[in-house]
Amino acid sequence: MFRALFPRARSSLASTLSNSHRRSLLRIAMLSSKPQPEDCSKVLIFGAGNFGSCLASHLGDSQHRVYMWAREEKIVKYFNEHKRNLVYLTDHEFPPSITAVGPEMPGEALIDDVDVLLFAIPTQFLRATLQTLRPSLHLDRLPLLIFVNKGIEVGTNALTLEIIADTCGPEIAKLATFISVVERQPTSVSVASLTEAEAVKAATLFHQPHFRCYTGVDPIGIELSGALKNIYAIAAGMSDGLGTKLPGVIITRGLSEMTCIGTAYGASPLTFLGLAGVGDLFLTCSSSNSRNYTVGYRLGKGEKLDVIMSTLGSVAEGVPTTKGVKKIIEEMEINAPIANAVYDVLFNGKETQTAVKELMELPPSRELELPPSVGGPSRRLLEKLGVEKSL
Ligand SMILES: NC(=O)C1=CN([C@@H]2O[C@H](COP(=O)(O)OP(=O)(O)OC[C@H]3O[C@@H](n4cnc5c(N)ncnc54)[C@H](O)[C@@H]3O)[C@@H](O)[C@H]2O)C=CC1
Ligand SMILES: O=C(CO)COP(=O)(O)O
Repeated sequence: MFRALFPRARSSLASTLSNSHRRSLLRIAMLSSKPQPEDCSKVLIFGAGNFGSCLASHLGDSQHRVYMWAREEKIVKYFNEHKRNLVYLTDHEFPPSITAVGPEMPGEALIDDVDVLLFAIPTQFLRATLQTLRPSLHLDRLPLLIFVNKGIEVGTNALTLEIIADTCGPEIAKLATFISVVERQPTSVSVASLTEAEAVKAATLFHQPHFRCYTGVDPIGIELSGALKNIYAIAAGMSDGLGTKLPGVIITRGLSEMTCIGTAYGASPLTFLGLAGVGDLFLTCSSSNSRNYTVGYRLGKGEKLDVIMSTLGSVAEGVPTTKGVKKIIEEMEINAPIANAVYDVLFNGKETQTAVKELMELPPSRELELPPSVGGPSRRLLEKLGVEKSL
């Protein structure tokens, strides 16, 4: 939980915008979600899992009015009676400003009433959720749209930006904001959108002295960072589970692979040096609380993937994402031996020990060499959105 280590205070982010922020606010003034209230926003969070609950608690503590949608009726009922989540963060008492809603999808009346829609559900379920919500989303009164899921859709290899474009159209996708939370207690987050003013609004909503927000305009890089680092967290867990302990190697080589994949895709290589890149990679690869690290660790200890997945009790996005990334790596002919090794262990039955041994036995190669920023996938995605410039 994002415990307040500093006195509560309203963010002054909006009033301390840099000149470049101000310029981009003017540039995109034509396309925008509805204006956000100065103080208390109404936020509807989709997903009452670990992260949806965490964010609900943070926003509820920050004096916003929060609705948290859950698919399970028993979670909704129990939450509204006890201000506790029956399944996730069960020890935590939530602030009274949060109301659970569901299990039916919220109707147009609630969607119209709130200022922010925040999606905290696993990537594989986002398309169906957005399809259901689409008739209630109207460009002339669109709430601020925030997405925190991290992953790549299996089957289509789509990033979330593309899933939004497919289901809700390019105009709505251009307004989407992506948030990647890195440290916890105190917390630092990256907030990015193609429409920077939307990122600034989202940062203003979340920003607190114990919850620092940094904005950016490379949502594709932020999305790829968040999705890819989970693969390297699985690798780090695997090597620790085996007892080979290669954290420095996996983090630095993982960062190099992530940056190569991202650059070839068309993201900015600098994004991978930020909080959502190396920051989150370091955190996830070295945390036994990470579900992705835990999947790797248990594989390293000899457990089978199906047993691990059925007992984890929560999503490990790195597993489906490894499948999606494999296709992307092959299409772009990127050298990503760690991601390939994780794929072979997860889906080709390769022993973890063999995978680590083979990685160590690879011939010498240049340590750092970025591929040309051809940017095919990113260019296609931006074209779909009607954005001409590359990032
Ligand atoms: N941006 C960030 O910094 C972080 C992002 N995440 C991401 O947030 C997403 C959710 O993670 P957690 O809450 O930790 O997962 P979780 O496993 O704790 O909870 C998953 C939630 O999704 C819901 N769900 C399951 N199936 C669904 C379906 N078919 N349709 C709609 N909802 C469904 C569950 O009821 C539950 O509320 C993941 O993509 C994860 O990678 C998680 C932590 C930090
Ligand atoms: O993506 C996530 C946080 O960045 C959630 O995954 P972990 O549980 O592996 O940390």
